[in-house]
Amino acid sequence: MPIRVAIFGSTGSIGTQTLEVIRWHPGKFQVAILTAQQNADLLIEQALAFRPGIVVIGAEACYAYVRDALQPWNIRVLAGKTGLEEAAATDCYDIILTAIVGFAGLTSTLIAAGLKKNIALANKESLVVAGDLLTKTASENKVNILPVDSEHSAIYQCLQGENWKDISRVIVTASGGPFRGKKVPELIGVTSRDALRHPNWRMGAKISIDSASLMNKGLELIEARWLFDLSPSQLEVVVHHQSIVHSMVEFVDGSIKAQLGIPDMKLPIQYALAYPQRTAGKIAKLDIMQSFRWDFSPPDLDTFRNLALAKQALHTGGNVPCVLNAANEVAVENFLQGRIGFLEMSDIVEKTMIKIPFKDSLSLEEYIACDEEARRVAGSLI
Ligand SMILES: NC(=O)C1=CN([C@@H]2O[C@H](COP(=O)(O)OP(=O)(O)OC[C@H]3O[C@@H](n4cnc5c(N)ncnc54)[C@H](OP(=O)(O)O)[C@@H]3O)[C@@H](O)[C@H]2O)C=CC1
Ligand SMILES: CC(=O)[C@@H](O)[C@H](O)COP(=O)(O)O
Ligand SMILES: [Mn+2]
Repeated sequence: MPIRVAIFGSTGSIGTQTLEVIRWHPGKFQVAILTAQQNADLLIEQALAFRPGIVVIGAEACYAYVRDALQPWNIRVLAGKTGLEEAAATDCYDIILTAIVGFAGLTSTLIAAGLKKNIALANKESLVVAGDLLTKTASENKVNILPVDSEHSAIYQCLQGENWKDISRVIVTASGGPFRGKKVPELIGVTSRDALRHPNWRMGAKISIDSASLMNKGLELIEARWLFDLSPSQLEVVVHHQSIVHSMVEFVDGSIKAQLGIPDMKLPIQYALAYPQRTAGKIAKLDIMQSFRWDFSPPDLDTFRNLALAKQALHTGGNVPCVLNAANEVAVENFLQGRIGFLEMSDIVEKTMIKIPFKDSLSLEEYIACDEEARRVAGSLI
């Protein structure tokens, strides 16, 4: 029987690469659900190629267009946030690949975990915001959270056959992004076009800006804290601009394991979907003789303040990562629109973190309210 895959966010960078991986393995996977926010044409094209049972279009205004296009093919079309939730709550899939960007991916991920569906998790924001809730729901329902994020896939692969209690440190590698080595005065006038030019990865706009500001690495520390049940002091970031060593785990005896490969997200996507098997795909192999030089250096927290702010959120916990994430989403959107400068993003995140009172042990409804409040505060600072 093929593994039935629900791809939430199928029209994005991760979503389209997931479909490419599925195309490589006819008979092994079957697409059960596809979702998009506003890219109706690509969603229709994907639906006609992969024939899922359900398609969801986030933008209600596109509903009739998608429904009419797919009507002859007996594909159920849903719309809006409620459509996403309804699709996540169906029993037509075995594993959900969460490729929606941002806080918008949280509810469907939680619904899937509550229904005992395995999770191939790309949407790191759902663990950043509500890691306590998501890991608790997953463990109560015996659900595997299989990381798709390249660093976390690397850590997960290093941990195969190991006892997680033997981890002493996890070293998360960072490319440093397009502004690696730059200091504050050189970052004053940079544009979103400059920031979107990632040296090693082609990704969606939001994560590309996060990589440039090192917020991505901060979010990844919080993601790793929850995925691998680590304390904040066990997590470190090292800048490795080649993006060949995807992360490392140091064990209590001092041994360090690393996972290596060329920078290609199709590898961690395929690993998560096929786990616990490994399958041959079409991913280029790393030529170790060509790539013999790998550099490692500490991150510059004075210049890239987002990483320092995310570390603060990691250490404080409670609602602070949710506030950090919401403020960052607002800041990134405004930077992309050209309304604020690159360095102002950290000011907005920091001020929002100061303004919102600390709260612990939140329910989903409280996280949603906290996210809304943090967005309101961050928006008022622009
Ligand atoms: N890209 C990468 O290489 C990596 C990404 N990740 C993580 O994976 C996730 C996806 O990233 P990426 O693929 O780059 O993002 P993209 O922006 O490329 O794609 C986002 C997807 O989510 C949909 N979407 C956007 N907003 C909403 C919303 N409000 N409600 C429902 N759906 C929405 C988009 O639909 P539409 O196209 O219609 O707008 C699209 O399908 C992120 O959390 C990111 O951090 C992690 C590691 C690597
Ligand atoms: C591909 C992936 O996993 C991204 O999260 C990547 O890590 C971004 O690169 P940075 O190391 O520059 O944040
Ligand atoms: Mn990553």
